[in-house]
Order: sequence, then C-alpha cells, then structure tokens
Amino acid sequence: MEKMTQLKPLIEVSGFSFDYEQLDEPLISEVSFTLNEGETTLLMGPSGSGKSSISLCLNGLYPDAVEGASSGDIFFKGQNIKQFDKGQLNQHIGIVFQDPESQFCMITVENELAFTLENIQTPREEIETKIDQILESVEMLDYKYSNIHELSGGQKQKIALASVLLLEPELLILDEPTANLDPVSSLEFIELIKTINETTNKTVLIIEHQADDWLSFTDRVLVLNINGQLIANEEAETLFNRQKQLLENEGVFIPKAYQDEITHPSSKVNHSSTELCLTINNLTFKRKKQTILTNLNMQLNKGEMVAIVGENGAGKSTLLQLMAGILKPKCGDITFLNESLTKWKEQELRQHMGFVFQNPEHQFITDTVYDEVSFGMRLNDYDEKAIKERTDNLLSHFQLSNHKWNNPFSLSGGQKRRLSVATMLDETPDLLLFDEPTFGQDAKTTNELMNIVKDLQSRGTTIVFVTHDMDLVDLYCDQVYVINNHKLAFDGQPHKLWEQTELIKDARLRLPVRLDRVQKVGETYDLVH
Ligand SMILES: Nc1ncnc2c1ncn2[C@@H]1O[C@H](COP(=O)(O)OP(=O)(O)OP(=O)(O)O)[C@@H](O)[C@H]1O
Ligand SMILES: Nc1ncnc2c1ncn2[C@@H]1O[C@H](COP(=O)(O)OP(=O)(O)OP(=O)(O)O)[C@@H](O)[C@H]1O
Repeated sequence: MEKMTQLKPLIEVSGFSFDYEQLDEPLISEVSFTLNEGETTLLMGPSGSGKSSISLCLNGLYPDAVEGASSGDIFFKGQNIKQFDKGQLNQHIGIVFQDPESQFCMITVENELAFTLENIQTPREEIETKIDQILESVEMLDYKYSNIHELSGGQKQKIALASVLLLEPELLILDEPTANLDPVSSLEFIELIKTINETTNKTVLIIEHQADDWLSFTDRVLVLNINGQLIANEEAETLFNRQKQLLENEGVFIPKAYQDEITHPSSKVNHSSTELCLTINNLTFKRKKQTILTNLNMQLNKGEMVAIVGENGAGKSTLLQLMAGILKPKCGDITFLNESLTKWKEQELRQHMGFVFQNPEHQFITDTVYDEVSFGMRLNDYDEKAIKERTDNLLSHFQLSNHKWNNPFSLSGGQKRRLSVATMLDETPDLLLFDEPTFGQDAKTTNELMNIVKDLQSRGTTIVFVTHDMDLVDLYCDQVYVINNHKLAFDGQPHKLWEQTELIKDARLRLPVRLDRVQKVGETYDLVH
C-alpha cells in the first residue's frame, strides 16, 4: 500500500510511565513511541501488560478517571495533551472499548447513534441519513430500532464501532475489536477499517492478540512486555522473522504465516463414553416474536468436548443458556444426567454444571478475586484450610495470584475471562458450558486454559463451548454443531465439517489455518491434509 512519503507525527509518547495505586509495581515503564498520521499500528503484548490502560492514557481519560498516576509526556499534533480541555481529545481520538457494553448510554441503537451525533452538533436534518449510512457499513441496518441490550455480543461490537466512527476521529483506537465477531464478519470488519484507513488517511491503533488478518495493512507493531516495557517497535516482517523466540517467551501469538509448524489435531484423545450427559429433544425457542431456534435435537455424551459455532446472532449463546437452564424452553425438552432440567433443583444443578458467560462481568458477585473463586466452595461448606488451598491453587494456575485482593472489575479483559473460568472449577462439574472461553487471551494463557479444560475432560467432564475460533474447534473438539438459519445445520466431527464448503460459506465460518492456503513469507503452500 502506498503510504504518505512524509511522515507526520500525530501522537508522540515520550518517557511515559503509568501506575495504578492498587498495583505494587508501575504498569507502564518509560515508554516512547510515535504514531504517524495515516499509519496503522498494532499494539501487542501478554494479557495484563497494560495495552488497554495505555490506550486510555492516549486520549486523556486516564489517569484522571482512575486511582493512578503518570509521568512523562504525550503530545497530540505537537501539543501536550495536558493542555487540552477535558472531553476535547475524545473527538480527535476515538476508542472502541474491549467491552462494548461499557460505552453505551442509550437504550436503542438509533438513539445511541443519534446521541453521538447530537453531541458533536450534527445538523438535525443530517442525523437520520448518517445513522443509516453507518449502520449499512457495519451491516446492522436491520437492527436500527433494536434495544442494544438485546443484541448478541458481536452485534453490540459493531454498534460500538459505528458510534465511534460517527465522530470521525483522527486516531481510531480499536481494543480487540473482532473478539466477538464471527469469522466472516471479522474479515469484513478488518476490510472496513482498511478502507477507512486508506480513503480517509485516518491513523489506526489496533490492540490484538492474533495479528494474522491485520497484517496486510499494518505499518508497525509495538510490543509491551509484562513489565510494561516497550520491547519492539518495528515492521511486522522483521519483527516476526527475527524476534520469534523473544515474542514466544512473552506469550505473544506468532501470526500463522510466520510459524514454522502449524499444529495438527492428531494428538487429540477421545475421552467420551457412550453414556449420555445432556439430550435436547425437539427444542424450539422464540424471543418475543423472533424465532431463534427451531426443532433442535442434540445428544452429548459424558466426557465429550463439543463446540457450537455459527454467525453472529445465530442463537449460540441462547442455546447455551437453554442448556444451563437459565432460559426455559416453551417447546421441547432438555434432559441432563437422565433427568429433565425442569425437575432439577437450582442449587443441585449448579453443583453439577458450570456456566461461563460471554461477558465475564455478568458473573462477578464479590469484591475480591479471592472471594470470587472461593464463593462456591463456601456455599458447599468446605473447611477454611481446603478453601485456601484450592483457591490459591486455582489462582496460580490462572496467573491471578498477584491480583488476589483486587476487585474483579479492575482486572484486564483477559484476566476477567480467566477469573470467570476459575470460579466454575471449585468442583469438577459434570458439564461445563463456556461462552467463548479463550477470547482476549494471549498465546500462553490460551494454551494453559485449554490444558485445564482438557484435564477436566479427561476426568469425565463434558465440555461445551461457543466459539468463533475454528482452530480451537479443529484442535480440541470431538464434535461440532453448526447453528444456521435457526436450525442445527451440522452435527459431526470437525474434519467432516471442513469438507462442507457451502455450509461454511453460508454460516459465515472459515477453515482452520492448517487447511487454508497459507501465505508464508516468500512462498505459498497448500496445507490441506
Ligand atoms: N482500574 C484499574 N485499577 C487497578 N488495576 C487495574 C485497573 N485496570 C487495569 N488494571 C490492572 O492493570 C493491568 C493491565 O491491564 P490492561 O487492561 O491495561 O491490560 P491488557 O494488556 O489490555 O490486558 P488484556 O490483554 O488481558 O486485555 C492488569 O494487571 C489489571 O489488573
Ligand atoms: N435478552 C434478549 N432479548 C431479546 N433478544 C435477544 C436477547 N439476547 C439476544 N437476543 C437476540 O437473539 C438472537 C440470538 O442471540 P445470541 O446471543 O444467542 O446469538 P449468538 O449466536 O450467541 O451471537 P454472537 O456470536 O454475536 O454472540 C440475536 O438476534 C439477538 O439479537
């Protein structure tokens, strides 16, 4: 891509440090870098390294909005950001937060977008057209009058982006923007950002754990390490070719095009028995008048690991909540361990079944990370010594020991996800339902999380997870279910699904990387096995 020959700095960060009062060590340590006008920069680093925090410092929201302090300087177009009025920088530097829910103020999609436009004094007669145009560009026009809180996770993410794009900021910061998008929406989203970057010369900063799909228009990659130091600031090609080991040690995902080996699922061990764990018979589910699922039948065996996949809004989370007994079907029946879900007592059901919500915050109920993990053990009357031992063990497994006494809401996105999983492991459940288990995780924590899940599976737990990550399905699952057009469109082993070209297209999925044609720097090779 042709970029401007004369690089003009938009943001200059100079010897910048930042710390939260709550943390023992400074989070960001004397970092310096420049974001030039029109450039696209990727910011990578392990979970908890401070990526979201530094991006909130760039638009002046932090340190004022939190109990924290900074030193060093940040300049926007040559002017120190301390000299800008509060709120003024927001119009120049737009952030799409990691958790899109946290940025909504209004109830409906239309009102949310109108509110944004009113705030920047858009003439009344232009508002409707601008809303329609932006919704069209993120393929959400059909949801203009919807209640935002009734949208699926991926749909919320698209509305959050639309809202920030309306501000026409000069710097667009996207914090893990595709984490909840289905594979095709994710590629389309990246294409949209690429077009915006190319046609409007907007500067873009993307925070992502998996860089693969962004590389075609990334100018530079910045990498923070867990001590908040900037350990890389260079072009992707040199970085991933020359610094692979360093990045791997930090837990950073190496893009597939730069990996020597692509993991093949041959090592998968099948732990499933022929005994049934959960059965769904003729399930049909509607929300208000909208049909979500029609006539679904499923049988999950004990010790099986299965994935539910499908496009955004297909009904995956709804299905998971039905399996957990959180939603009740009006038509059809769900049987868990040979007993209809309607007959289970709530407390007993929760002892046998774990549920990890799509948004981890929805399940936090205490004030400290330690209490959150030990909560279930207390309900089950464990003695204090056993509680302490098991809780400390889980915290260490999930790399949360340093945050033991912190408030769960103050954790980073990846840490919140790990905590939400840890809270479900106070006992070995018969069934563990996960909504997007690995989103927001770096390479190391993804591996560790999946190892913990595999270990549970080997002890007989049936694992069901909703995911948009086809590599995860390929590597770990015995069975995969595809929800498409309200129906169960596929039920079988992952390698059989990869043969269903039409369905993959129709359900907006993609092939796992080992089966995709991979562009390895300088050569093209076909990895179809
Ligand atoms: N408001 C806060 N108060 C105290 N500590 C915080 C607060 N927000 C974040 N932290 C801590 O700061 C560290 C960095 O968090 P941040 O969200 O910036 O990380 P990140 O690199 O974006 O992580 P992830 O990849 O998991 O999203 C974490 O250890 C987190 O617990
Ligand atoms: N609380 C709710 N009230 C009404 N409708 C809802 C509610 N939650 C979800 N929906 C709608 O139900 C449909 C299915 O949503 P669901 O969250 O199950 O989809 P999903 O497949 O998990 O999507 P994603 O991949 O985007 O998370 C969507 O069209 C959504 O708008």
